[in-house]
Amino acid sequence: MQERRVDVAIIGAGSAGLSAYSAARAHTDSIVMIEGGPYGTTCARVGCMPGKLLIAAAETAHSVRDASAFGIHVDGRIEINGRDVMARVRQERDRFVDNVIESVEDIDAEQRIRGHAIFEGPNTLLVDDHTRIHAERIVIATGSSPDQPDFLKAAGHRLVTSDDIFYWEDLPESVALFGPGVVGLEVGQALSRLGVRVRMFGVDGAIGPITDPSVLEYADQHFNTEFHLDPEADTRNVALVNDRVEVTFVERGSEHEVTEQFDYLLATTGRPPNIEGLEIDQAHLAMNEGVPVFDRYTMQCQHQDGTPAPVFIAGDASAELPLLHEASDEGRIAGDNAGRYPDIRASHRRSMLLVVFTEPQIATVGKTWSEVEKHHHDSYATGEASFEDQGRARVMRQNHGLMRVYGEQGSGLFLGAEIFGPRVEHLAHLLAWCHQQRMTVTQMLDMPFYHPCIEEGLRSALRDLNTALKQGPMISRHGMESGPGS
Ligand SMILES: Cc1cc2nc3c(=O)[nH]c(=O)nc-3n(C[C@H](O)[C@H](O)[C@H](O)COP(=O)(O)OP(=O)(O)OC[C@H]3O[C@@H](n4cnc5c(N)ncnc54)[C@H](O)[C@@H]3O)c2cc1C
Ligand SMILES: NC(=O)c1ccc[n+]([C@@H]2O[C@H](COP(=O)([O-])OP(=O)(O)OC[C@H]3O[C@@H](n4cnc5c(N)ncnc54)[C@H](O)[C@@H]3O)[C@@H](O)[C@H]2O)c1
Repeated sequence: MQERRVDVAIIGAGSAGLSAYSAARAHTDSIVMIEGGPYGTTCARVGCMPGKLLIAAAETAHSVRDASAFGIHVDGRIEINGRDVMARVRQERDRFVDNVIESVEDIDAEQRIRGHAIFEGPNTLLVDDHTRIHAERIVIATGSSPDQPDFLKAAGHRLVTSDDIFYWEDLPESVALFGPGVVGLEVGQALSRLGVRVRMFGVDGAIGPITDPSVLEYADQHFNTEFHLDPEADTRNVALVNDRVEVTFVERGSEHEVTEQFDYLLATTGRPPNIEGLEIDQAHLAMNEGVPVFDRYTMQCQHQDGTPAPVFIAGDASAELPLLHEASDEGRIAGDNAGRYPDIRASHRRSMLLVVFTEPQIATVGKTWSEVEKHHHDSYATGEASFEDQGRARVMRQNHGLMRVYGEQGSGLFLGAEIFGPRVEHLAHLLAWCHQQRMTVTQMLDMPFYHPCIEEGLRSALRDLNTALKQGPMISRHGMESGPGS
């Protein structure tokens, strides 16, 4: 057994771990980063990047199918070659992974250890059975893994998760997808647009990150024009029959029990943090729902008696906001503090921004509707705009969606937004920047809006909100002063 003594040990070489490494290195060379799986990060290998590559293929197929509505007729049958689609996804994904691996290999070999780390004591880690590390400070950046609920395990070897599908060589004929969350919606819609028969089963009525009941209802109806989605499914049985997955469920809106067969059961029912396999008890940390208690401005964990511990947490492992930019930020904060310990610094956190790359896209910015309801209760107002008659959205034949924006009564501060609409990733950035700048709705309306752009839909929603906040005049619904369709 090799024994090592270091100032800082980082568990996990994903996006959070790599960011922690760079920040800690500014303070010390006595550092190790431990990786138990393949290098390359979840984001590049089986997350953000292959997900968006699959979506890009699906959007192309969708545009070709829709072309005749613009008078552009593509002769003959549209053929989607699953092998070619998946070959491009894997090839481009491998490029992204190689870039990450190159940057990992730039790190001094002495500072990298391969193997699965567990806590042996508050300051001691055991890596497989080959290395014991005595670390003054530890950063937990172990990420998360796909959940596999027990009742889905009846699908046997036909049960797959998002960790598997980006290695597929071909597209299947059909998929039963459980969990219409962020991963489920992105992957499920993409597969459906690529010609795979998809049926999505949810629980409790949830669809992606949407909490606003009006947006939720709109999204539910809209997605159901494209594929089967039951966000509150009554699933009676899952079985493996003749090497196919058989799902028995009650058809939505009826008492009718149906049994359907699929090639695969895709479980996208969430991603619990990778804490369980760490023997975290040995670290004697205060825990809350299976995750160490931590301060989100310093990413520092606590001892069981509430005193600060020389342990930090970052990325999906913290189970706070499992998003790439948050993993990088948390890694930087955790690594910096682990490096400078005990001189801990609190760091600024950005406004919440989440984009789901479906079509229409879903975005939540700042506070969600349910957070506004909870924290501002009867001291907030809502503005709304539909994309159905919005000029640019109609031009592109993407005029579906609803935007709801929230503001604080009295101060007129912009609080947040939930949006289901065309290409709203850009608009969501604008809103997040306004939110972080603590702008009022009036100040936001003083900003330029170009014509004809999707952002004009935002202006309508903000005007509606300003009226509801009693900070602006009633808006004229069909006024032409800002150009047609704005
Ligand atoms: C399909 C999909 C699509 C996504 N799309 C987006 C998107 O579009 N935008 C976005 O912002 N986010 C997206 N995400 C989320 C984003 O990928 C994650 O938030 C981010 O990658 C988390 O980074 P991390 O460093 O916390 O975890 P990881 O990158 O998973 O790193 C954790 C590392 O720790 C290692 N590890 C775990 N336990 C141990 C141990 N005991 N010892 C040693 N090593 C260990 C693991 O092997 C892993 O390499 C997506 C996720 C998925 C699954
Ligand atoms: N575009 C992006 O930024 C992006 C893309 C993918 C993932 N991510 C991140 O990854 C995280 C994890 O994504 P996820 O989709 O795995 O989790 P999620 O929490 O977003 O969704 C899980 C869904 O599964 C449902 N569910 C739970 N148990 C179920 C069951 N037994 N049957 C049917 N449905 C069930 C839940 O109601 C929920 O809708 C997200 O929270 C997100 O932060 C981000």
